Amino acid sequence: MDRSIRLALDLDGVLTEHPAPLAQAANRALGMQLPDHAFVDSHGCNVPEAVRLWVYGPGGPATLLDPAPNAPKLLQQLLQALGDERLVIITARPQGSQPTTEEWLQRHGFPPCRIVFADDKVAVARELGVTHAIEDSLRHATRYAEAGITCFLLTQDPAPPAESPFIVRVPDFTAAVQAILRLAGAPIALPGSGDGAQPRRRRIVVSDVIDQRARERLASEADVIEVDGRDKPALYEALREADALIVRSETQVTRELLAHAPRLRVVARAGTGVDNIDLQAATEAGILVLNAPGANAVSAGEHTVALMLAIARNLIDANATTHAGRWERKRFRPFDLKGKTIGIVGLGRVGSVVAQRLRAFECRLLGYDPYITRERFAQLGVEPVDYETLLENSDIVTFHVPATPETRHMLDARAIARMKPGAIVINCARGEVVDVQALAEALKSGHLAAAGVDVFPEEPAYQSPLFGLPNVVLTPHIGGSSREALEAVGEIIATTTLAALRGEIVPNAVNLPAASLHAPELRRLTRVAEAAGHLIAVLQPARPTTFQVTVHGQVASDIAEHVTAVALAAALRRWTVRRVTPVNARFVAQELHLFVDVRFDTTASTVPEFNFEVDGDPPHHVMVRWDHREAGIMEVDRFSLERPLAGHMLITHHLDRPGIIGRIGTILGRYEVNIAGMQVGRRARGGEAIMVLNVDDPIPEAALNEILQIPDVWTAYVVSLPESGDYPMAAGSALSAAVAHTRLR
Ligand SMILES: NC(=O)C1=CN([C@@H]2O[C@H](COP(=O)(O)OP(=O)(O)OC[C@H]3O[C@@H](n4cnc5c(N)ncnc54)[C@H](O)[C@@H]3O)[C@@H](O)[C@H]2O)C=CC1
Ligand SMILES: O=C(O)C(=O)COP(=O)(O)O
Repeated sequence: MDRSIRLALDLDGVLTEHPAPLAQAANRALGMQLPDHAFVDSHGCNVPEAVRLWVYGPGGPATLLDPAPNAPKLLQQLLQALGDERLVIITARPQGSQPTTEEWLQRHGFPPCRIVFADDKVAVARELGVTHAIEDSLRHATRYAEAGITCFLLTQDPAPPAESPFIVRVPDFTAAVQAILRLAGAPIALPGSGDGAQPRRRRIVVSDVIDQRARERLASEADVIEVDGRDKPALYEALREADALIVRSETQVTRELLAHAPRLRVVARAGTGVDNIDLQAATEAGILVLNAPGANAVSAGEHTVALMLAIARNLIDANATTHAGRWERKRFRPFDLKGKTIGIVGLGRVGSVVAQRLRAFECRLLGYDPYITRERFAQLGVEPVDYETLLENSDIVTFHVPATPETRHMLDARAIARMKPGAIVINCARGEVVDVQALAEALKSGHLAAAGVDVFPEEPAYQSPLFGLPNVVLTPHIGGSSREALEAVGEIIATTTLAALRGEIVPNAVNLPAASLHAPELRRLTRVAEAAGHLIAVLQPARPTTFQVTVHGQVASDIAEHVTAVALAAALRRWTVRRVTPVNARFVAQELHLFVDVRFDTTASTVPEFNFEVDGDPPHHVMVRWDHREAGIMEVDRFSLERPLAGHMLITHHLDRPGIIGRIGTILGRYEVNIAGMQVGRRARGGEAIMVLNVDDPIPEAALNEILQIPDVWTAYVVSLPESGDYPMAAGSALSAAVAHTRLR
């Protein structure tokens, strides 16, 4: 347990309910006009001293405040985890309010706890060696942060850009206590969470319409909450407790939205384009973004061809006039697609579907896509050309590129001017790709004959320069909405969202490298990498300056990146209070000036190994060996192990001399800790040795302290890693055989 945390707790708004009733009482009784937040920081809000004395004095409204939910129990847990000498309430209430304050705490069942009255909280905190604080006032939180004290700020407000990394915003006191307990390595069983045995059901917010079967599948494992993504207040409210958010193109997943979703782990785009998601913000927050590329490509491709045919065959007008009883057979002059030159911009999934279908129409196909191979053009029967040639030679130009800064207004007035007179434009990609104003003008002037448009720069589009033009066929972004597409997209998104929430590796992540390894095998490897990252941070509790990974043997770079991200995230979870996942591990490391150094030693012809090393005094090292199927931690601090590390363990570094192991065994026996297995390693007789004891029962703090008192025991660590049974590392596996010769000398 990490006992280096010293915690300062604010009183009002942290241990008490929000202090709005104080301002309201002062307004009523004293005819003042204080805002509700005046007593979040009464001194900082310049509340007159006399009013403060009345509010906090005998019989004053502060005596009537309720405690924050579960606050007495939460304080009790903090005291248990940290010890009473490491916890202090620092309040800016006037010193004179001490008797009423202490009486209030006692009356509400708070355990006894030291309390200091001071407005200059930081000065007191510094004197007491405080490392962490919990506050509801931004002024105090900022001052703590300036003093290098990590402050949990209770607030629902999103963080402004570039806020100090020492301020950690959390929604309530429970969340702050949870974070402190996690940091302290204490068991977390918060009041109100039952006996802790029942895992909380996941909450998935669905903010755009998705396939009914996908919804049912999600509901089988999670609580599904449907909200309209355009109703911001309702969406933000639903997101407060959400683990995953599923969107289509309508919900804008902004940085602001993510700041309202403190638990969010997955944003899944039930479709292809992720331009409505702030990928940078999601990545920084450690949120995995998923999509379902290709699942609606046939739908969008067929819709594209439908728009072309609707224009070529005058379908829209011919249908309307015929319904109206006007027989205008002579008015319409449809044309055939056969023999026309069609320019396809972007030959990815949708562009390819379009090309394949148009070949059946016997069109000449030109294509512009600088990112795909000549072979792919040849396979699709499309002539590769540059963009200008495509514009100048095509009768119809159709866009199938993603919305990026590079593709924005790819079709602008200049590009349109290069097009053949009487040409046609189709846009089923993204509204931003085409300058609609320029397109509308070219249609009006007659330079372009017609356009088919499914997507708009602003959606929903209630107005557009294209509306009302006779030679334009418009649809409301339904290109990807076929029944089949929604079903296929829904299936992928429901399955992979649930899998990602279970911690499994999924193939359709947008902000993690695509893995060249089959998911179950990658999962096995990354579980061990996660254990290695955790172990190295147990060995080295203070954050190091370098995290080095050396990869020996033949390992694909994406696999090395996955392993690094997972191990680094596990270590950072102990080195920082920030929320860290493999998605943001490198970003967080960079922010904390932790240098992540990944090296490859491909010359080694051994079974691949991942060596994790951190600087410190002494530096620490953990090695994972992987035979492309099974993986295990096989070295700690350069001592080889016979068996992979797993389970509850005591690891000691000590001087190899008679009696030490016996004394450790005796102490554990006295505390009724059963030893299930032991591995000892040493380099030379009488030198440094390492011992790994697997135990059946948790090792009490007192036992660990006694062990550390044994002369020549230098360090002792208690760590729990996934049980060996959790790794598919059955005895006699390829790995066990491969490592058998690496026994300790
Ligand atoms: N209307 C609708 O309902 C639907 C629209 N879409 C949109 O269609 C577009 C294409 O989707 P997919 O084919 O699935 O994506 P994709 O990623 O498979 O293909 C996009 C292609 O565009 C190419 N590209 C990128 N930048 C380019 C540039 N500057 N110039 C030329 N080519 C470039 C890429 O190399 C790639 O081959 C996306 O914007 C997507 O959001 C997709 C599905 C449904
Ligand atoms: O998948 C895409 O990129 C699409 O444009 C389809 O969007 P939608 O899911 O229909 O809002």
